[in-house]
Amino acid sequence: MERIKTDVLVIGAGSGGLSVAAGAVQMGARVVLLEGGEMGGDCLNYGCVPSKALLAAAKMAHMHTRTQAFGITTSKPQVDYAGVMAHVAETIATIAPVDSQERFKGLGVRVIRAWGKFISPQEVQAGDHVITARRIVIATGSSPAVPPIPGLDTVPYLTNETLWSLRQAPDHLLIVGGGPVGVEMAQAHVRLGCRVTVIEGARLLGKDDPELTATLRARLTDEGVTLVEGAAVAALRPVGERIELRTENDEVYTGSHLLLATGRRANTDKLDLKAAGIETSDTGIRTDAGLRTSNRRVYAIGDVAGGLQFTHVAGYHAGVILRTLLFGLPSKAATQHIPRVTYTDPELAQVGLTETEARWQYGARLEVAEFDFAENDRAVAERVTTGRVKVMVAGGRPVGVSILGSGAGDLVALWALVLANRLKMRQVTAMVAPYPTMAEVNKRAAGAYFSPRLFESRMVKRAVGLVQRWLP
Ligand SMILES: Cc1cc2nc3c(=O)[nH]c(=O)nc-3n(C[C@H](O)[C@H](O)[C@H](O)COP(=O)(O)OP(=O)(O)OC[C@H]3O[C@@H](n4cnc5c(N)ncnc54)[C@H](O)[C@@H]3O)c2cc1C
Ligand SMILES: NC(=O)c1ccc[n+]([C@@H]2O[C@H](COP(=O)([O-])OP(=O)(O)OC[C@H]3O[C@@H](n4cnc5c(N)ncnc54)[C@H](O)[C@@H]3O)[C@@H](O)[C@H]2O)c1
Repeated sequence: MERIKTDVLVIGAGSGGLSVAAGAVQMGARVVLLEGGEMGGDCLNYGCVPSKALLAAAKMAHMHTRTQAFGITTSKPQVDYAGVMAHVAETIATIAPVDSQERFKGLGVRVIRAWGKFISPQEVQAGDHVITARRIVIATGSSPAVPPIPGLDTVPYLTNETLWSLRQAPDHLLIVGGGPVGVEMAQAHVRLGCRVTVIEGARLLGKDDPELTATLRARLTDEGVTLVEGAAVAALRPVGERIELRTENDEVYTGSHLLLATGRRANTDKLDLKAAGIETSDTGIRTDAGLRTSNRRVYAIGDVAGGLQFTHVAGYHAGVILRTLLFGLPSKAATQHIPRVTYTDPELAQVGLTETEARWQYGARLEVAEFDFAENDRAVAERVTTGRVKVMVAGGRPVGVSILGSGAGDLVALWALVLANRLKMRQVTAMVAPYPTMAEVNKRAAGAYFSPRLFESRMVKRAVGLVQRWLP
C-alpha cells in the first residue's frame, strides 16, 4: 500500500474535478486526482458531447427534407445509423485529449485510475494507495436514476450510458421521461428515421415556461414524435422481441427499444461517506453555500452536490472552491445567473426566473417584455421564425429570461452576463446589435420594454411637442 500526502485530493475526473485539478496545480498546489471510470466523466463520454453530436447529425438529415422552400431539390436522406454513431465516437475522440490522463500528468497532477473511498475523515483509499490531503474535493457526478417500474427487470433497457453503443437504428424507441435527456433524444431519433414515443409522468420539460414548451411540443409532434404526458409508466413486459409499456391510465405502447431518461442519482455509493462524517440530502451530498460538506476539509461540487446538474455549473463550482482551497478566502456559489439550454431545434434556453417564478416573487411589480422570432429579418430569411424571447423585469432590472428559438443557447449568454452583473434594461438598450442577426431579438425585447414608456406616454408627447415649438 503506497501512502501519499497532498494538498488537494480530487475524487472524479469529470467536468468539475478536472477544472479543480487543472486550476489548483497550475497555481502551485500538489494535486492528486482519482478516476475509477473514463477520464472526462459523463459530459464527454455519455452526456453532453455524444448527445450534441447525435443532434447535429439528426439536424443534417432533417435539413435535407426542408430544402424545397429555398428552391432547392434534394433526394430523401439515407441514414446509416452506424455511420452516425461513428460520427459521435469521433467527436468524443477529438475532444478527449483535453481531458486525458496524459494532459493532466503533463500539468503535474498525479492521476490514479481507481475508485476512491473514505477510510477516515482525512484519508481516501484508491486501489493500492492511501491518500491524506489537506483538502478533499468530491466531484463524482451522477448516474441515470432507474425508477422501480414493475417489470423493468424483464425487459432490456438503454440509458444515457449505453445508448451510444447501438449500431442499428431502433425501429420504435420508447422513451420514459420528457426532461432534457428524453426530449433531445426524441428529436434526434425521429429525425434519424426512427419511430419515437415519449411517456412523461408529469409535463414535458416541466421546469420551463409552459408557453414556450407548448410551441416546442407542437414542433416535436409535427416531426412525428408521439408525446404522452400526465401518465407515468406503470408496468413493462416483453412481448416476443418487443417491449410493451403500460401507463397508469392503462394506455399501452409497444416498441423495439426502451430508453430511460428519468433523472439522475448522485454517485455516492462507492465513497463510504459515513467514514468521513459527510452528510447527504435527498438529492446528493449536503453542502453549505460555499460547497463545503459537514466535514470541514471536504467539498462537493457538480452533479454530486445535488443542485443544478450541468457541465457549466460543475465548472463554475470549481472556480468557487478554488478561491477557498488555494487562498483560504470565503466564497459562495450563486444560482440566479446560471443559464440552462435544451438543445432541441429550436433550442430552449432559460436564465434566472421563469415568468411563473417571477410572478410569484414580484407580483404586480413584474413586467414581461417579449419579442417574436417571426419579426426578426434574419429568422425570416433563414425560415426559422418559430420562437420568442421573454424578459422578466422588476424595478428596471431583468430577473429572468426565457428564449425558444434558433440559437437560443447562444442568445441567452447575453442575459447571463446581464443577470450576473445585475445590469439594468437601459444598459441592454445601449447595445447596438448588427443587422441582420438573430442577436437583434435580444435588443428588440429590451426595446419592447421601453417602447410603451416612450410611445404611449402623454408626458413624453407633451415634452416633445414643447421642444419642437422652440427648436429653431
Ligand atoms: C444525456 C445527457 C446530456 C447532457 N447534456 C448536457 C449539456 O448539453 N450541457 C450541460 O451543461 N450538461 C449536460 N449534461 C449534464 C452534464 O453531463 C453533467 O452535469 C456533468 O457531467 C457533471 O459533471 P461532474 O463533474 O459533476 O460529474 P461527471 O462529469 O459525471 O464526472 C464524475 C466522474 O467521477 C467518477 N467517479 C465517480 N465515483 C468515483 C469514485 N468513488 N472514485 C473515483 N472516481 C469516481 C466518474 O467515473 C466520473 O468520471 C448532460 C447529461 C446527460 C446525462
Ligand atoms: N441540454 C442540457 O443541458 C442537458 C441535457 C440532458 C441532461 N441534462 C442534465 O441532466 C439532468 C437529467 O435529465 P433527465 O431528462 O434525465 O431528468 P429530469 O429529471 O430533468 O426529467 C426526468 C423526467 O422523467 C419523468 N419521469 C420520471 N419517472 C417517470 C416514470 N416512471 N414515468 C414517466 N415519466 C417519468 C419526470 O416527470 C421528469 O419530467 C437534467 O436535469 C440536466 O441537469 C442537461
